[in-house]
Amino acid sequence: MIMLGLTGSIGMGKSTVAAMLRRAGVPVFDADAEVHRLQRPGGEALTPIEAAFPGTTGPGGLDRAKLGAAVFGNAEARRRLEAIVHPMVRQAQQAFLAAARENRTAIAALDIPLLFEGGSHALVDATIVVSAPAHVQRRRVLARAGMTPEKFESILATQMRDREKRRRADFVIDTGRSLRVTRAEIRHLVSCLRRHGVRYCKSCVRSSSTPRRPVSTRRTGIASARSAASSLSAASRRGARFTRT
Ligand SMILES: CC(C)(COP(=O)(O)OP(=O)(O)OC[C@H]1O[C@@H](n2cnc3c(N)ncnc32)[C@H](O)[C@@H]1O)[C@@H](O)C(=O)NCCC(=O)NCCS
Ligand SMILES: Nc1ncnc2c1ncn2[C@@H]1O[C@H](COP(=O)(O)OP(=O)(O)OP(=O)(O)O)[C@@H](O)[C@H]1O
Repeated sequence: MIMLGLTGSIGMGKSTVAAMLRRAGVPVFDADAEVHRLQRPGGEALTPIEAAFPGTTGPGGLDRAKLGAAVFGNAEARRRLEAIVHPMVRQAQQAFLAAARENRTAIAALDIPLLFEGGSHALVDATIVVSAPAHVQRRRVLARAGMTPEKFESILATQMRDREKRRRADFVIDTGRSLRVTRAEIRHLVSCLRRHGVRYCKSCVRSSSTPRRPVSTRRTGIASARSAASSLSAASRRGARFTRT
């Protein structure tokens, strides 16, 4: 089984690309969704969270805004919360991987916001980083209900820089372009991995002649005007090309 690690900073498009991977037949473990599940009314994380952060839970489950205000911007508090939640997430992740192996899944993916920060990149065969220009990221995140510039900045400050994530990535997916282009790029990547395996696809990236332009202007190996069907066959003819920064 090929195991992929999908990551990217806030608002870069992890969930959107995860949905594209699923549509391409790749089961995806969503760490953020698991966190939310653990924090729902009746969720396993609520009791230890209430003990560590009194007044942040109630009959409706977790007061996300209150806990967020307590931990984003306070590294010690954030680490205390992570020490409660992350082991539970890892357990669910193990169960997902065991099921994927049992089902003889060819490719599976872990969507983990803190993939590099938490060391889970060591578990996977290849890492995918979703990335868009900073102004696009900011616009997307500030459009969310309940988000403020201060909260955005404090979350961003807790995460590894986008530039560093891109540097570490095996595959960089530029989500600053249209959904259609990104979808085609994901299909190419999955198709390359299915046909040729991880080593070949990684070596395609390394040998790519795609110019390494800034994220905002570079083309990431998929011609935007091409239809998904024809780009797929073109990709299999020449081997898909993806950028690595
Ligand atoms: C503090 C909480 C309750 C705030 O909830 P809220 O609904 O306001 O934010 P949400 O969960 O949607 O996350 C917003 C953004 O922050 C990122 N984020 C969440 N936790 C962290 C963290 N510990 N470090 C860095 N980024 C984080 C998310 O990936 C997302 O990009 C929640 O984020 C939480 O429980 N975080 C701890 C668990 C965690 O580490 N999750 C991320 C990796 S599994
Ligand atoms: N080419 C693209 N690829 C991915 N997302 C895109 C693209 N173009 C626009 N978007 C939009 O950007 C937003 C990305 O949000 P998404 O929830 O996927 O990010 P995320 O990285 O999972 O965020 P978070 O870190 O907060 O969980 C979505 O509203 C999506 O529709």
